[in-house]
Amino acid sequence: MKQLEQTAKIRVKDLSLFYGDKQALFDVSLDIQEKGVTALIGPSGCGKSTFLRTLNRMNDLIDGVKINGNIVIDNEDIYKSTDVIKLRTRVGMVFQKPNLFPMSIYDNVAYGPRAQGIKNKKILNEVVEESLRGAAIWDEVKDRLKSSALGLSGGQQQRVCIARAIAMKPDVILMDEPTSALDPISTLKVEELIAQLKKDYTIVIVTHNMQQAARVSDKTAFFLNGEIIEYDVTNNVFSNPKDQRTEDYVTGRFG
Ligand SMILES: Nc1ncnc2c1ncn2[C@@H]1O[C@H](COP(=O)(O)OP(=O)(O)OP(=O)(O)O)[C@@H](O)[C@H]1O
Repeated sequence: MKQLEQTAKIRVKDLSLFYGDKQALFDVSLDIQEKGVTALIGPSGCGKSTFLRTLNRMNDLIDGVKINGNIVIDNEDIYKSTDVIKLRTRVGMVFQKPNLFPMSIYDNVAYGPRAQGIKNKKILNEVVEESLRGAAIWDEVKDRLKSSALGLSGGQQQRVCIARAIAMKPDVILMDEPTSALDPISTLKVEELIAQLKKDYTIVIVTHNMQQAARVSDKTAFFLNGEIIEYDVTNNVFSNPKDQRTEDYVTGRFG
């Protein structure tokens, strides 16, 4: 436990979330390690996406949401500090479906840095190249940076979304089922990319695909009905679960 405490990037303590009267998360506590992949698994509706969205306060955008408990990132309680824009710069997000803007590949990746006030062409060129390289898509798009991003395949678009997140120089990247809309080859590419990115970023990924959780993550949290039932090193969760409900889920008995 000591080592876990030393390397925790995100500490969640007694987190409960309500959508109006409906409680979706119940006293969730977990520490998320720095620079690695933490997978959130569990059946539909168990609160995985809700939990993920609390980590960069995306739920603030939904009316009637009430949150109790603490989330501390780098020793800062993110619900006490008010600079949500800064938080979302540090904690980037990639969604289930690629959500690129109807503009060029270049402009999509440069969008965030420009919004932060970077106007210098040379610096923007560098950020765009670095981010696309970081997302393992540079070679595929370097000759068509000025073409519409929407002309790329779904898998390429998702990697450009990851480049767009990287361009903001975050520490944490949240991924909400990032491959569920992709074909198997694109999925593999995104999984290989996640394996690269985890050296530099703290990644939290929601996935329905248990093989994917087993392949890409270092630690796994199993959610059920808004609670964390088990949280451990991924291999233990899949090969030697402590809770019967985890075992039933990972062996496909429900879900
Ligand atoms: N905007 C919302 N307003 C009201 N209830 C919501 C809202 N979003 C989610 N919920 C409810 O909160 C609970 C948790 O939903 P959530 O989407 O977090 O689960 P999930 O585990 O991510 O599910 P899935 O795997 O199907 O995406 C569900 O009962 C859901 O209906």
